[in-house]
Amino acid sequence: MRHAYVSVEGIARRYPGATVFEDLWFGVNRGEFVCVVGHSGCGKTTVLNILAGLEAPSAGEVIVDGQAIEGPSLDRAVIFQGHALMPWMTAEQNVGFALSCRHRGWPRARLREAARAALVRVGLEQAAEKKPSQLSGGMKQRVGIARALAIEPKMLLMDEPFSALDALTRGVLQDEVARLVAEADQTAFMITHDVDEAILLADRILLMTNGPEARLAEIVVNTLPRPRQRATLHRMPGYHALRDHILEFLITRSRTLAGAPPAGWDPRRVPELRPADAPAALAAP
Ligand SMILES: Nc1ncnc2c1ncn2[C@@H]1O[C@H](COP(=O)(O)OP(=O)(O)OP(=O)(O)O)[C@@H](O)[C@H]1O
Repeated sequence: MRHAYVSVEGIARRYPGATVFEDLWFGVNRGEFVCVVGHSGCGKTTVLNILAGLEAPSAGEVIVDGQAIEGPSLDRAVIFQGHALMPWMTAEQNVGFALSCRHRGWPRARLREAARAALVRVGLEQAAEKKPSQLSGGMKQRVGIARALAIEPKMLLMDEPFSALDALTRGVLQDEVARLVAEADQTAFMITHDVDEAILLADRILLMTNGPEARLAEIVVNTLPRPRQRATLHRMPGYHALRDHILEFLITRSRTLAGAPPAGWDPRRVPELRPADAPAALAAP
């Protein structure tokens, strides 16, 4: 944990009369994709906002690449559920604007070229001159993804980025994010309610108990090999064991484990489990 690229060290969020979570510890390694899963209200968005520097924790701190977070930064790009594009700018200008904030000295031609290249990577070269109102929800979210990746952040933060999209578009974008994040070796942290999305994308999945006073109860290591694809995910050995484990947590243990921690609980040493390895272990002689 001490050597993690992103180190979340004992953060808490308290409101008068209500503690959302307390003493939360976890790390994210460089190039790792971490998803957080938990029921509504356990504090997932609060954790993401703290990682983004949009909110300060009531206690504890977050270290990214050796530096404590003190506010928002282009080093940590956020993709929200709504795409948050500037409506008066074209797709290319939206990406170009972010790039101009990152690279203050770049001439206009270089910004345009880099913005185009970012849009090509998400398959939007035809839509570069369109404004957000002329784009579908999926295309707008793609611009958001292009914009976030173009600035090459130290960490990509995603708060249910696909939840407002139809199932087909969501699936296509999940596969694309998997590809783009792998190509860029991007460190990523994502909130999702979709268990298959977490299994497709994550190296590790953080399971949080129900709030108030939510806890990080377990870390599930996703040992399914990469590359993974949505269409074939369910046929990978270990997939069902992994999925059942997470669903069982959401249905039962997120509730039964909520509240006071068990005796001897150490929030710095949350158990890491590898449920997808179980079939291999059973098959061993
Ligand atoms: N001003 C406030 N006073 C008291 N409690 C608050 C305040 N603002 C937020 N909360 C509580 O903080 C908790 C965490 O909210 P957060 O949005 O982080 O949860 P979440 O897990 O992301 O939920 P969802 O999945 O619904 O987005 C909620 O239970 C909410 O009621």
